[in-house]
Amino acid sequence: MCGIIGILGKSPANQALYDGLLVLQHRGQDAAGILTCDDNRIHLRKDNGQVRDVFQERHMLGLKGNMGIGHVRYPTAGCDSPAEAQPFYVNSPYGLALAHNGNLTNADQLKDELYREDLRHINTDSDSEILLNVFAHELQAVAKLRLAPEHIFKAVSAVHRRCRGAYAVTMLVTGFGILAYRDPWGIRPLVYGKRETDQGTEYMFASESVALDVVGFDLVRDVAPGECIMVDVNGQVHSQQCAEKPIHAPCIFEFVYFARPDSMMDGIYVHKTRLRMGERLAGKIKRVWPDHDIDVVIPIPDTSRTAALQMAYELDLPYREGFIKNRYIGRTFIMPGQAERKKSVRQKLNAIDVEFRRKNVLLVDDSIVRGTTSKQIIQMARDAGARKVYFASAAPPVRFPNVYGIDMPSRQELIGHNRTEAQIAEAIGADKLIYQDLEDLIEAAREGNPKIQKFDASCFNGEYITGDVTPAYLDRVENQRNDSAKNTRSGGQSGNDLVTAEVLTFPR
Ligand SMILES: O=P(O)(O)OC[C@H]1O[C@H](OP(=O)(O)OP(=O)(O)O)[C@H](O)[C@@H]1O
Ligand SMILES: NC(=O)CC[C@H](N)C(=O)O
Ligand SMILES: [Mg+2]
Repeated sequence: MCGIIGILGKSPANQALYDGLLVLQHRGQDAAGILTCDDNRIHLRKDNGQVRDVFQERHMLGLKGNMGIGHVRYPTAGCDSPAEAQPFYVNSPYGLALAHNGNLTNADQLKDELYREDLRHINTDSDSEILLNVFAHELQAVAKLRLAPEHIFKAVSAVHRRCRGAYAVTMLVTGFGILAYRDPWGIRPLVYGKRETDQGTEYMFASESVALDVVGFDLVRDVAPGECIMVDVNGQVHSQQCAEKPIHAPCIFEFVYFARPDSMMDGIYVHKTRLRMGERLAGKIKRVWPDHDIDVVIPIPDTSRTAALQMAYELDLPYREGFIKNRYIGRTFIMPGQAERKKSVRQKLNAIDVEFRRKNVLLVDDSIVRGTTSKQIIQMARDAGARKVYFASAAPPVRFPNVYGIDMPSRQELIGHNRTEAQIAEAIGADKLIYQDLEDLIEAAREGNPKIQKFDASCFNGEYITGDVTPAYLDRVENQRNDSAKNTRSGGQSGNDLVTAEVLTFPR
């Protein structure tokens, strides 16, 4: 998952872009970048690292201009080289930059087409560089010296025709404006907001509404699946549905884990969805295990807290924060390698033994993916003196890879793959394991916006919403992106210290 942002303001956008990225850090911890544009130059700073490490004062001072886009990266394609940090930039036509959240499922085919038919060179293994070049080629095909919104919309329509998979995108067109669009399924989230200032209205796009809140913008609405919204440098807003048959099917895992609870996405409050997940999971325990002997409910911080609290309430049991989280360690699941993930669980969480001693504890997590967290946490609970350790997951078993922007490409690495629930319980060492049912998870989210008929729940049910994900494709991705393959592929050129490029200004 990555975080993306775009701002067109009436004063320098650099600080607001930085502040917005900082709040989207939970979506990507590997690399960060900001690209801004003043009258006729773009300025770019990107590198591996978290937002606070990548941007120093001298970079911020160099990021001039009232409009810009930004990105925090959690790689799902290519490698972790700083050369694949975003935003990406191409100078033709006009000067275009792109920040992408998601993952293309036909990247190989597109790369080939770009090379053979469009005569474009792709310099990294990133699917986002491919996406930018498809857009650039399509804009080149329709554009005139004087660029107009209809040209942009035609290019986005062509992107929808050519690209498959998930893409929520913010882009900057030099001297012209910023734009945002989503794939026709709206798999990844993207919101649009504005704020009034003495100098006039300012506009912002972001992966999650929490970024708008923190930077001081009001949420206007979500970018619709397939839609493109663009704001030109004169502050005119243009929007158009660019997909022929958009079908709204947002990723359910955003609600389970990725998004911040204080975000609204696709009309659904993430916090309330997690409360409902807790409510439904408690309902299941009452149904299937009415004579349970749980003494206390303990969340595994951070993400499961909301669901665990509601579960305890529904089960009429005490809720205790039995694990303390080191606030200086980031999210474990989105770390690149298994060794690092394993080590970080122990560095991150420690048990308060009095909450465990001689008790039957119900540990609650939002999900069990590789089992890295649950296995270690259950052992920690036992070491702290728990009598019985039960485990509840607010999401169903993750049994299938995700190909839409979550880096879980390898079936073999998923603890739920080819295991029954009893076998998973044994593998993680739990005395009992209770999973949320998929229908309950979907209903917990849908209750927030009943207009949404479908969610992409492929990692739970193996049904890939874009219809193009074949077993052969899954095999290929698994071979390319399992943890050991990734270890052999990292590297590449270093990131950009501040780059400033003079680009053509065109009449407007
Ligand atoms: O089964 P696993 O492969 O361990 O993955 C699942 C765990 O990873 C995530 O936590 P993470 O530490 O990333 O973030 P959090 O602090 O937001 O819960 C998630 O909340 C689960 O705890
Ligand atoms: N998680 C994401 O959204 C990743 C975006 C893009 N596929 C990359 O790897 O950089
Ligand atoms: Mg967690």
